[in-house]
Amino acid sequence: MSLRLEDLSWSVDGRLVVDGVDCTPPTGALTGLLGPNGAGKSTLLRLVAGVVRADRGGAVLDGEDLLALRRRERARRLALVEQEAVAEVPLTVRDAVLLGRTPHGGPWAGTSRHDLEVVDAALAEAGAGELADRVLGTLSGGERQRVHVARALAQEPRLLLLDEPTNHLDVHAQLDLLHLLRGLTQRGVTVVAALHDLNLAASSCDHVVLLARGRVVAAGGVRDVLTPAVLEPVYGVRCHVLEHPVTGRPVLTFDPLGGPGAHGAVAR
Ligand SMILES: Nc1ncnc2c1ncn2[C@@H]1O[C@H](COP(=O)(O)OP(=O)(O)OP(=O)(O)O)[C@@H](O)[C@H]1O
Repeated sequence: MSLRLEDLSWSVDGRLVVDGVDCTPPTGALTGLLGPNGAGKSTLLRLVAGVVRADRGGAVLDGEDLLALRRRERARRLALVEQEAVAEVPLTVRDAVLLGRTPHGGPWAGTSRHDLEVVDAALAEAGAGELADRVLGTLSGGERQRVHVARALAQEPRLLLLDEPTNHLDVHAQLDLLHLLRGLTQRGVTVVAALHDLNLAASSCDHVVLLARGRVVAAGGVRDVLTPAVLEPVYGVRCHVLEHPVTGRPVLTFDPLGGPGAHGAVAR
């Protein structure tokens, strides 16, 4: 049983933004979705979440075609934390996270004691417990990000998709979030996160999928994909791979194509 993306494709204005993506992020693992700006990472996550309707292809979770499910059924299986999600209504943090329980209630169901327990646990787990009574719109970017993660946790998804979840987070909060995501994988949740920070991916991910121009360029373990031969042509930079002195995981350094100290724009 796993997540399988099959030939997922989407185009706009005659341009293929996501172009026949096939990949299988492992179950109960943290997969980093990587690629340069405009590679199609956000769009791919939105396609899998059914926010954008794919022109072609499917996303199969544990044998079920996610895209064929009704929205509410899909929301019981997966949660998406979007980039820069903004609050348009003056909700408190607790109410915003409570929205994550909506797919689990019946049409006339009110808020149950269980819902409130799940919400409190999600807030605590996301490090947002102290924000519970604040108004969402008054939070800082990093605080808001934690609340969006808490809302996704309250959904109790089997598949968690996150678009640049470390945006706005300081280094401590980034590590906390990665720790949280890894904890979820140990409970069997499949997590796919679009990440720009290749070192964060190298230190935290079990699996990575590298996109460029809407296509999968490479997919596999961090040691197989995060190599100069793979990264340099995709990002147009020089890359060196070192070894972390404690974990033994790859640590990447980057230079302009002309080498350290070279000035000017990086060619793409
Ligand atoms: N609704 C849309 N209309 C027109 N172009 C779009 C639309 N959605 C996405 N695109 C284009 O598709 C390409 C991929 O966008 P997407 O946001 O998926 O990339 P990304 O890899 O997430 O980029 P970034 O790392 O910069 O966030 C971009 O060139 C973007 O401008």
